[in-house]
Amino acid sequence: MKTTDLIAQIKKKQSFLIVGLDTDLDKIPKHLLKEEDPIFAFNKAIIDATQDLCVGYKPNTAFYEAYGMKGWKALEKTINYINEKYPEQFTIADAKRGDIGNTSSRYAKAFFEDLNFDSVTVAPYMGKDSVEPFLEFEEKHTILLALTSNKGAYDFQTKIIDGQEVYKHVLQTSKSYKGSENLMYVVGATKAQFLSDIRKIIPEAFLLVPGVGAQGGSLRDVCTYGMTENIGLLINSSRGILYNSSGQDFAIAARNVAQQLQEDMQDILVNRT
Ligand SMILES: O=c1ccn([C@@H]2O[C@H](COP(=O)(O)O)[C@@H](O)[C@H]2O)c(=O)[nH]1
Repeated sequence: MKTTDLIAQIKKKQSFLIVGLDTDLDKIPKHLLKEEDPIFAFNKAIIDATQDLCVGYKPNTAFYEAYGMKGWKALEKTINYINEKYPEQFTIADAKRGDIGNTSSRYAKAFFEDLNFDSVTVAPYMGKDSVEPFLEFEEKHTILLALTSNKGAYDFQTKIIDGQEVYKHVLQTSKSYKGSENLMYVVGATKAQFLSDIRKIIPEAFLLVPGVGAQGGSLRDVCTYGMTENIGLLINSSRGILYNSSGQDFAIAARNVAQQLQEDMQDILVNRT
């Protein structure tokens, strides 16, 4: 997907919400467990109930890999369903990959060509040759972990090396990578206070922002410090949307939370200066 199409969708829907499809068989309504593919049945209902309120979906591959072949099949059915029925949706494989170049090129092929995701999350730790194979794909986006939402982010990401925090090195150095126009970055909603500094280094790039909902990050703080002229933010919520009812009304309950987030986003967009 072209970034211009993503921006157009955000403006049309007045939403920059990404629904996280972290589908856990221990958490989905029990009546779905008798379906042939409970994970896909749950995802399909959530997608149909929220697609007009969000601009994308982010399955975290861990929730599929945990169930082996069945899980991988459910992931494939989910991405195919979105691409066929709602092709305007921006899709993110939250897989946090990255390896020596030869191996990264296989990861890129798996997510961009075989599964046909629009984007994949990548860990920057192994450097340039581990990231550039992902950046070769046209109209595909590589979402580099910059400053993550968890407490462990302070173990390494904020440590100062050569006078600058490690996450700033990630932002600065990655701008010189071949194909860097295809980069986006992960910044956790719980790290909103860092966003002004982040925008000094990457004023325009889109940020994937997880951590609103179950992790307690503030949508308004993220928007105050991280929003750009073209919005530049994709706010993800997974558990906060998915698991609000264990009854037959689970998809309606998910829609209600997604709708509240969309209305908050619309309010922010309408009132921004
Ligand atoms: O810094 C990061 C990077 C990725 N994630 C992922 O996003 C979702 C968040 O789920 P919630 O249920 O809304 O907390 C999940 O897939 C994480 O693995 C993140 O939280 N922080």
